[in-house]
Amino acid sequence: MLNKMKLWRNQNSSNELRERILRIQELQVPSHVAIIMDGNGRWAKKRALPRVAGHHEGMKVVRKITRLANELGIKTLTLYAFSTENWKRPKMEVDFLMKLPEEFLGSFLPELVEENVQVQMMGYKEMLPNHTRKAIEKAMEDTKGNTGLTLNFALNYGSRAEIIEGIKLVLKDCNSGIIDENDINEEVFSKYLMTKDLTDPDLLIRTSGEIRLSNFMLWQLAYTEFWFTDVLWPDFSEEHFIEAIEVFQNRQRRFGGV
Ligand SMILES: CCc1cc(N2CCCCCC2)n2ncc(-c3ccc(F)cc3)c2n1
Repeated sequence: MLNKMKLWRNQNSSNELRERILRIQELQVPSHVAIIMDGNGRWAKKRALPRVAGHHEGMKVVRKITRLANELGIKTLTLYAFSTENWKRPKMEVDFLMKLPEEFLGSFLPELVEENVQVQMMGYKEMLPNHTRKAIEKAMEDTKGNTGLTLNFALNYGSRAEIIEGIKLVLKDCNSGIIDENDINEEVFSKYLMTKDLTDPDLLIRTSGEIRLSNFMLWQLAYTEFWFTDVLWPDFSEEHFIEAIEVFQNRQRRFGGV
C-alpha cells in the first residue's frame, strides 16, 4: 500500500513538473543561464564523507541539468566548474577534480553528440593537466558542428584575469593600428573576452546560500537576473532549476525585459 502511494506521489509530482515545463516553454526561456555550482564540500561533510564525494555527486547533477536545459530550449548553459583560486585546494582534491571531465565525457559525450549539444570551455586551458585538456578538446571537436545547447564549462577561469587579458589585447591592437582608441566601446571590448561568441547571461543561479560572485563573469553579469538558493549543488534538482526559471519569467513579466 505504502509503495503504491509512493509511486502515485512520484507520478503525480512528475506530472506536475511536466506541466510546469510546458508553461515555461510557452513564455520566453532565458537564452543564457550561468550557474555557480557551490556546496559540494558541505554536502559531503554533512554525510561524514570526503569532499571528493560531494564533487562526484555534483557531477551527476551537471548531467541532469544539462538534459533539462537542452529540453527547455536554453541556448547556452555556463557552469563554473573550477576557478583560478581552486588550485590552492589540497593536491589530492585538485587531482580528483581534474579527472572529472574525463569521467563525465567518457559516459556522457555520446549522448551530448546525439542531442546536438556543443561543448565549449572558457578559462586558461594551458594550465590544465594534459589528460584533462585532451578529454575536453576531444569533446569540443566531436560537438563543434552541433547547433543545440552550448554547454560552456568555466575551468581555470577568473574574471579579473580575463578582463586584464582583454585590456592587453585591446592595447596591442591599438598600438598596431588594428583599432583606434576612439572606437573602443562596450561592444568592441566584449569581443576581447573569452565570451566573445556568447550572449551575456540572462539568469545567474548560485547554490549553497553564498551571496557573492566569486570572480565569475564580472563584466558579463552587468544586466543579469540573480537567483540564489540555500540548496547545496548535489541536492539541486530539476524542480529547483524550473523554479529559478519561473522566478526569472515572473520578473520579466512584472518589470519588462528592458
Ligand atoms: C575540472 C573541474 C570540474 C569539476 C566538476 N565538478 C566539481 C565541482 C562542481 C560540481 C560539478 C562537478 N565537474 N563536473 C563536470 C565537469 C566537466 C568539466 C569540463 C567538461 F568538458 C566536462 C565536464 C567538471 N569539472
